[in-house]
Amino acid sequence: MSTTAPPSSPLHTSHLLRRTTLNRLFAIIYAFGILALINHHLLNLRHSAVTAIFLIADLVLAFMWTTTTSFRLYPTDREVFPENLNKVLEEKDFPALDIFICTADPYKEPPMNVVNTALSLMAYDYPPEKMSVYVSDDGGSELTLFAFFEAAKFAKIWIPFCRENNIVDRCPEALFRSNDVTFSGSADIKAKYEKMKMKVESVVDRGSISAEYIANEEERKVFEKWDEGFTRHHHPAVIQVLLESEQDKDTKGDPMPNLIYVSREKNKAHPHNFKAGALNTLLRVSAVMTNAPIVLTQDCDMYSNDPKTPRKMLCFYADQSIRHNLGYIQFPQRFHGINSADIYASEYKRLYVINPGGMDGLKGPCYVGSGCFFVRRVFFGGPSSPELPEAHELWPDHVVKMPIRNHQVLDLAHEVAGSDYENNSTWGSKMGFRYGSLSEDFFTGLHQHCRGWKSIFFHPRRPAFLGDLPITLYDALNQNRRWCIGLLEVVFSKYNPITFGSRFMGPLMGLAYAHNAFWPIWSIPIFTYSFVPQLALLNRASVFPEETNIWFILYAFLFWGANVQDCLDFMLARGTFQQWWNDQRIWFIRGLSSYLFGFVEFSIKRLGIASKGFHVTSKVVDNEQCKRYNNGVFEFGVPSPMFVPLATVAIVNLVAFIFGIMQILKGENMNGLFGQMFLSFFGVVNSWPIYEAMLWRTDSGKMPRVVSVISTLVGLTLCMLVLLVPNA
Ligand SMILES: O=c1ccn([C@@H]2O[C@H](COP(=O)(O)OP(=O)(O)O[C@H]3O[C@H](CO)[C@@H](O)[C@H](O)[C@H]3O)[C@@H](O)[C@H]2O)c(=O)[nH]1
Ligand SMILES: [Mn+2]
Repeated sequence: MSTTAPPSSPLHTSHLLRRTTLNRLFAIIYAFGILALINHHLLNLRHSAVTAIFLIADLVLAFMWTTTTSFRLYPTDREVFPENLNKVLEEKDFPALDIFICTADPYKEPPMNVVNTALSLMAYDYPPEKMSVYVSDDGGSELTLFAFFEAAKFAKIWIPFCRENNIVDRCPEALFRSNDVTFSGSADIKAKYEKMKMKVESVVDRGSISAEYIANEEERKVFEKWDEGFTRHHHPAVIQVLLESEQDKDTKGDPMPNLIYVSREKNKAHPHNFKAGALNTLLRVSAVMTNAPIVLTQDCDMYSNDPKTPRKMLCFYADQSIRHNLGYIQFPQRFHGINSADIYASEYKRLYVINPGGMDGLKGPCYVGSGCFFVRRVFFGGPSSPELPEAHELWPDHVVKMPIRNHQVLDLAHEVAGSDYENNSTWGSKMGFRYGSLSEDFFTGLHQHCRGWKSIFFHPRRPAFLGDLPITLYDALNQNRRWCIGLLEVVFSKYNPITFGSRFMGPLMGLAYAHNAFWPIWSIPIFTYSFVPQLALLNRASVFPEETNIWFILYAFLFWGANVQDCLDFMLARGTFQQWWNDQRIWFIRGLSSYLFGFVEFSIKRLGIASKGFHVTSKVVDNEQCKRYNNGVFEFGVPSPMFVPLATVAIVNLVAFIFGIMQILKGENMNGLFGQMFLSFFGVVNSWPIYEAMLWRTDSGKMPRVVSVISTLVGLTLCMLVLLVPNA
């Protein structure tokens, strides 16, 4: 490989965003505001107990504000110039690429979707003989394997079809959905696709593969492994080479990428460590078979939306001047099928787009689990302190000389996919993806940064990948809750981003990681500001300074300053005002539900009481739910305890607001209560979908009666208590 590109034809450039200076100035001013407020609270602490509550809530807000500031001091944007690649690298010298796709459950993650993801990646605009796609099936399902036997055959016509017609949507489902199928031979290929889809779906529906669908002896032999004793939690390793580049050609005679199905051995006696365990198995199996220097990790629902992505990635990888400590290149997770208002803020614009851009100006973004190209070496110690695995075949610089179907290779691959292979090893602690957190992605990236690696964030205009998203509030909150548990596991580990992280990555990176890790503590200010001012209003007790007081202006500045800046950040990242509005609402909703419940579940887990583990998000959609989602209607439906605080807050805010209005109508003196009136009003507007769901909706996505009853009782009791007890 040759050296750095000449400056006249760079491979990539980066620059700080124009708002950087303003951000920094504003940060200084705002910091003084916060200090003044905290000081004010401390001075008033003697006079009232309520002040203590607000002091705690505001300290949390101040801490979280400090962490967000770390994203605002060096916000960076990048550009790449793949057209200049040929000046430094010939195609024949492109590095090999191992692509990992994880799936875990054929019923929550339909095999046809996994196949679509695989096809879109196999059809990358990249030398096929340099690509290997490994599918990890933690569901241990013959249905998924069956789907991949079919996919391997279909790929032989799909890849040349995409290449010849220069198709950009290389995920079949996405291409056919877009109705943009006027290419030569598209009707024929669509028919073949539909045929395969029907076949696979009928097999999945039946739950078994009938003999007539088994094409040959080889297939029959593999499926025999699914005997009586085979369950998803207890079974031998199944590794099946579906396509081998050196042997299999597409219909035009060009080589195919390698395609390998891997279901690691499962045994109840050994922990399998969920997705991180699956990825570590793939790291080893791929090392034995192809050992590419670059590894792309991909969730099964995240298909490729741009065949040029690996070339864009190469623009960074091929730059020798940044190579020595470049650990990974992260593309943002983007999603398809979001409703225009993005009611659940499923886009996670801050998490996936804005904040990583801010970290990119520091040591680089967090790893977010999918759409990330790793340099294989990053899994084996720091840039200058390598950690060598037990077998030399697993070393990142080991060159594989044997074909992947070779017996010796396959035997070793089965061995490294064994359930007890990791016993007494440093896999999951020093090597590979990290264990010990349900947010294995966050933990892994943190660990790599602490070891001295850097990462790069690249956010192309056309999304590199598009994924599915939860379309019910329950699913969305559950996903968020699982993340919270995982994040708290990091906070309470040795790798706390503040105490440990800042030492090894610098204070700003420490704060940036802390921003995510400490998500669950948002609950404290959110609960405080959703209940306390409103209940105090019912008691006619003023908790904020009077409107004519200078301190009131400080409050107003802190409130509006934070919200306006947040909204601007959001809209400058190509969001709309309405999406921002929904985003701030979901922030409240998470604070009242998933953040809190995540914390509770984490604590229970810590006490040694069983926990659910990694609860895979369902990617199957119900038609009615889908319709409501597309119309922007909130989906409650399940009687989840997570909805109780939400509905309770809705009730309390409504009561407080009505009470306030009545006071005004009666001509009572409302001095000093204006702020509280405003917050109740804000609460009511935010709770609108909840009132709808509780009061007049009749569809099956409405608030379950039991939740409505409990919340109304709790809410009204709280209100009565403060109303009845004077100056409570
Ligand atoms: O035991 C398991 C559990 C999950 N998975 C796979 O992990 C991926 C993510 O699971 P999903 O249920 O879709 O979780 P999400 O919350 O949507 O995923 C986000 O959060 C995860 C961490 O909690 C990250 O791993 C993901 O990359 C990130 O997209 C999927 O491909 C699963 O098949 C496994 O392979 N084995
Ligand atoms: Mn997912």
